[in-house]
Amino acid sequence: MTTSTNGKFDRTPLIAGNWKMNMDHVQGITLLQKLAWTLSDARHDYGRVEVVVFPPFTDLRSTQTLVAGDKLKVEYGAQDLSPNDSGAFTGDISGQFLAKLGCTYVLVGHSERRSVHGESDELLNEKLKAAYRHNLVPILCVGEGLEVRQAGDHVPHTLEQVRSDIAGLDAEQVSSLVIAYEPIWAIGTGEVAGPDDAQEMCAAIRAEIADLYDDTVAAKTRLLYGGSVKAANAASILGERDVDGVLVGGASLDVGEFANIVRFEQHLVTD
Ligand SMILES: O=C[C@H](O)COP(=O)(O)O
Repeated sequence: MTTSTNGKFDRTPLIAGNWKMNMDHVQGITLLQKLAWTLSDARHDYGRVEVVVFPPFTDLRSTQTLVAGDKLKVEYGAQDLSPNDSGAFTGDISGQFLAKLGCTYVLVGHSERRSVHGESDELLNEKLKAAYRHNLVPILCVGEGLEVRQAGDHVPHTLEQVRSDIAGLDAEQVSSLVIAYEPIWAIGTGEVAGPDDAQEMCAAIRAEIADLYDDTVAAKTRLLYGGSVKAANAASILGERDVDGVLVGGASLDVGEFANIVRFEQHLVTD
């Protein structure tokens, strides 16, 4: 599929909604149904802009039933997975189970997993490998905190995360990988990194992948921005050359707002 965003790349824009620990399965189904209706009314072309939601684990079976029953084109994924496939890992969720629930994607290394749950780059590397074992497409989240940003070390810091997390993945895996740059200081704070900041980091990540693999791989890996994305700022961020999508938290819980982010092309300024 060819992106229509800037006509330069063969990467389909991806708009992802991370519900975090919000929406029980009844609320989640209502939200998803309304989103699908809203996008259907707007004649949204899912081949042109891909739409994915990340409900809590407990919503996934209901999500699967709704998506299959109503033949929805919205995709869904999980917010985390275990590095292990089965066994005595109380509370963990196997990628095998997520695949069985029809998940396409899985988030790996969200900053809230890294900070609240202390997940290390070594663990995240194992989680990425687990995702690929079960044909799940990982969305790897990376990004710096405020102190690192203020010290001007955001680029080397984030590239080090990328290098550590993807170590040992092959070119085919990295070609399908999605990486979300989410500066921690912009998550849920209303502080959005500017389009230039998003472009700077996405360009640096793409260059790093080209160095580690090659230009062909780097041209395929999709790079997202996340952090206080709203309908009002999505188009300018998504207009940047190396930004292929957005990972949306709070605004994904508001159907109208999220649908307007999905329909960002309506707000793009064309030359
Ligand atoms: O996963 C989403 C990010 O954490 C961004 O969240 P936010 O849009 O509420 O800032």
